[in-house]
Amino acid sequence: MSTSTTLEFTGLAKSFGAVRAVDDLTFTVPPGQVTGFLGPNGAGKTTTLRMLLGLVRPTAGTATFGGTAYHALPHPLETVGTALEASSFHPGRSARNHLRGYAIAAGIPLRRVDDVLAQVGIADFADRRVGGYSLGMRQRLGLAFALLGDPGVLVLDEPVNGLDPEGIRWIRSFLKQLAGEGRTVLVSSHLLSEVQQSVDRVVIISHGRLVYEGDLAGLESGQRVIVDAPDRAALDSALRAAGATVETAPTGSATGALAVTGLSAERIGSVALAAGVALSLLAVEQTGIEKAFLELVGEEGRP
Ligand SMILES: Nc1ncnc2c1ncn2[C@@H]1O[C@H](COP(=O)(O)OP(=O)(O)OP(=O)(O)O)[C@@H](O)[C@H]1O
Repeated sequence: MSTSTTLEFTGLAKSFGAVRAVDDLTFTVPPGQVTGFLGPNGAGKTTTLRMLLGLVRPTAGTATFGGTAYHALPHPLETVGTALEASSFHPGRSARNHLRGYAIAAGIPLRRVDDVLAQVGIADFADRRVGGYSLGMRQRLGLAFALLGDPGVLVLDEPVNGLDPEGIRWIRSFLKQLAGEGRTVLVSSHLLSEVQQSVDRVVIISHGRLVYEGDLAGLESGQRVIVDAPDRAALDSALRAAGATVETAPTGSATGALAVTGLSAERIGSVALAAGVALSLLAVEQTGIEKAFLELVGEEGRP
């Protein structure tokens, strides 16, 4: 395996005519972790990955492997393994034939072919035509191709697509294992829920721009309690006196109600009782990572 590499995206931009597909993106992807690259369809993920891999020329900025552009890598397949599309294999050839062809072209020892086929769990099907493979098996073959050169960096576009629950569990632990070996693993998805359990860090983009970079814990917003009373003013002052932060709940059926942070629902109940205020509403608001994600990326992230 080549030495661990940090992916560096600096001021990266790409316009297709009037469309700014990627707009001044700056972020890094460290080794030894699985990083999720998230954003709704059309956010610019694929274009960003294609610029990293030298398939699309940036309008501005750079995307490098520890400072080296893809086209300047001496042994690309041994530096970065990629699986951008599951369907790009010739249906008439077997998995083993495909991988042997790539290995020979890249000067990689042929024994690696059997190693990677076993690693991704398709060794028993290696001599069957790829045309008969399920989407999940093609995903595994894509991953086998990515691993062929034993690269220190893996860049996978939507690798969970088409996998059954067992396959999803498998790929989650497999990606963690690869990162645990010191590799840099970047996995794109348009669904946070799909990668939430397998990533250590996330980079989130929307409309080609960075909206969040960091760990999942930092993404999660705090809990709020929505509360109301016929005598709303009395409730408001009692809660503030008890140390709560009180705002007006923004939308929905509870419009005008109070959104409280800093006090538990139980404590709010006793503060109201002590102040002699009867409550008409007391609800813990469902906040969480998925909600924070949707707020960051906007409406187009909704299914
Ligand atoms: N070759 C191209 N010519 C013109 N517009 C393009 C081209 N490639 C991408 N785009 C546009 O750039 C924007 C970003 O597309 P991109 O495929 O990078 O998004 P994405 O986040 O990968 O989405 P998806 O998850 O659907 O693949 C979209 O508006 C898309 O229509």
